[in-house]
Amino acid sequence: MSTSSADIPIIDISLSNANAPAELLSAASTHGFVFVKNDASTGLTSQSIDHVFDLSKAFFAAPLEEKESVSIASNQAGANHGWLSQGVEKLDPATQKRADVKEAFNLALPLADGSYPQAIPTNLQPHIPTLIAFQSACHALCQRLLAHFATALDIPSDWFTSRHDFSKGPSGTVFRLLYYPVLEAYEPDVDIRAGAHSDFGSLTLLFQRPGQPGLEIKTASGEWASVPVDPRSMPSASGEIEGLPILVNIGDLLEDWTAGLLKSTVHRVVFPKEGKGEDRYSIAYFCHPLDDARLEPVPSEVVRRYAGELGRKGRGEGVVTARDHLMERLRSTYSVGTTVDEVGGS
Ligand SMILES: O=C(O)CCC(=O)C(=O)O
Ligand SMILES: [Fe+2]
Repeated sequence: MSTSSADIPIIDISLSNANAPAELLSAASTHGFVFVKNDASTGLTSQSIDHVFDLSKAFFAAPLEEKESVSIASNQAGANHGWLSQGVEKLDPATQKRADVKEAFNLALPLADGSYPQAIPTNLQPHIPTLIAFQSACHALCQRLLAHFATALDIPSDWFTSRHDFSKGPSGTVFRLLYYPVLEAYEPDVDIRAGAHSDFGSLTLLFQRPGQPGLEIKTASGEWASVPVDPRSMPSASGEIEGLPILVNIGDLLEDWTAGLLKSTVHRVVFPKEGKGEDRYSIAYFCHPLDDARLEPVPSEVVRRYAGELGRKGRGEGVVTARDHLMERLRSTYSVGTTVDEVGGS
């Protein structure tokens, strides 16, 4: 059976589109995924994206000892940072027989002095400023999106952004490089690049490469639909300066915060249906609130009305802060053969 293509809209979030908040809310409350037009204002140019992909490729190609020297287990317990070797993560443990076929490198938020609170591999060290600039641009884009969501929910425009202001304290936000190697032989119904899961945080930005598909989302009808790498039917007139649209999805925390109005959609990464395909590289920015942000319901009439109609409350009763929520998710979902506090992902 062939997989249909998900119909995810591309939204212009620039000032010239006064409907951006409403369009984002509509896409987030139906698909949970949206493409954002990547114009010059994001600072995420094609060149800067290509550069980070090149760094990622070089890191994963490095000798095992180099990657082991920055392994997630070598970091402070409880910190979700460092290299995860193949076999460590299984995103859908209830269904999967084997671990995800991938490697990942999780970077923390940088410190104010321009360093990282974790070991950085030798081949990435000269590129720390590049990585930090990329992370900051990702965060600035998340903040713009969060301000738009606040506007659409009719709450003060800084309601979410003030709770994601990293100058105020620590956050579980993770910047992740992902590498899914080609497998010469695999069992299509057993091996999977990333098992079905939803992301934990508020928003995720995802960067994919042309020619390296595989991401699928579970639609409202329960079918899997593939997510295109480039959703544009026609190259844009300003194609040279405009990069691929950036894929954004809602995480569980934002779903909870909005009593389910914004959807955290289940997704997975599959091997090519035919042929062995290519290695797949992707880059994800998992944006989380400040650790001590309280997950009380957002004071929005739009959310209250929605919750009232559905008679639903936020998930995760008893969860008080963003950090509690993250720790609970890391504990229950992740870990294959490593202690819980050392392993984590989305
Ligand atoms: O690599 C991808 O395309 C998606 C990865 C993902 O969903 C995740 O790591 O949470
Ligand atoms: Fe994910």
